[in-house]
Amino acid sequence: MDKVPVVTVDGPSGAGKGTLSTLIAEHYHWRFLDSGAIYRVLAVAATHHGISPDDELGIVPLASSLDVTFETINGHTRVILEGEDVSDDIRTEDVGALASKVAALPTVREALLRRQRAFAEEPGLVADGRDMGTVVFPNADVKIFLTASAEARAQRRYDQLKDKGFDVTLSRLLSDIEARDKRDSGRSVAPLVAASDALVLDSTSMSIKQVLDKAKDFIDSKLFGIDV
Ligand SMILES: Nc1ncnc2c1ncn2[C@@H]1O[C@H](COP(=O)(O)OP(=O)(O)OP(=O)(O)O)[C@@H](O)[C@H]1O
Ligand SMILES: Nc1ccn([C@@H]2O[C@H](COP(=O)(O)O)[C@@H](O)[C@H]2O)c(=O)n1
Repeated sequence: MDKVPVVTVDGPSGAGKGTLSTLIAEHYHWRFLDSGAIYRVLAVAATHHGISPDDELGIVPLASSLDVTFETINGHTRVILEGEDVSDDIRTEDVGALASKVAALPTVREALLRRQRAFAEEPGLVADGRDMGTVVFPNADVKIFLTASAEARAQRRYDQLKDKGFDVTLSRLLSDIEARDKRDSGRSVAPLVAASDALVLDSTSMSIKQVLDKAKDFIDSKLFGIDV
């Protein structure tokens, strides 16, 4: 293999991309890019600096010089923005909604391209997002598009947030997810869409293990010629 192997995992919010990508990265001992976290951090940075999420001219310089680091210790990643730990702050649904507004700005996406591509280093990369296989790594060796019904995704998010002690309702989460799907799929640049050469996995009725097994079979076959 003469280039760094890259596996992309794209799909809508709550489909299980982060879960699957983390497991793939652990299995192959590869790096992991959570590109959504970058858009979330940018949304938080814009709020801190008093910049509106639709102020493209104000956000682009922030995106170009974003002072963020991802520190992984014992499998837990801490996200540090301008010296402050924002790991928990970036995970709320409100920040997700702000991130999807910021992410709809074409020049902001452009400003973040190089930072994302820099994650492709030996021994390999698994990249999670919306446009990993279509725009950021169009030549990726393996592309997966992971989806699930909006209802299943809202239920997963509900269970996840309840577990963390958040006060949420299923109906609100479902409408948030539907609004984010609409914005992410309908934007003019890098819309949420499966790459033509992606394996599409609908995880609505699949366990995490079933999804991981299918993904590993696909990766092993495409990258290492191992067929089961
Ligand atoms: N196949 C599955 N069956 C049931 N629950 C799942 C499945 N995959 C993931 N989950 C759970 O769903 C929740 C959301 O998963 P995850 O955060 O990986 O989604 P995501 O696609 O990365 O979302 P986002 O794009 O918003 O970050 C987590 O609590 C995870 O454990
Ligand atoms: N490659 C990407 C990744 C994310 N986004 C936008 O960020 C929002 C938050 O992403 P999560 O994966 O953390 O939920 C998401 O709704 C997208 O609008 C993106 O555009 N491209």
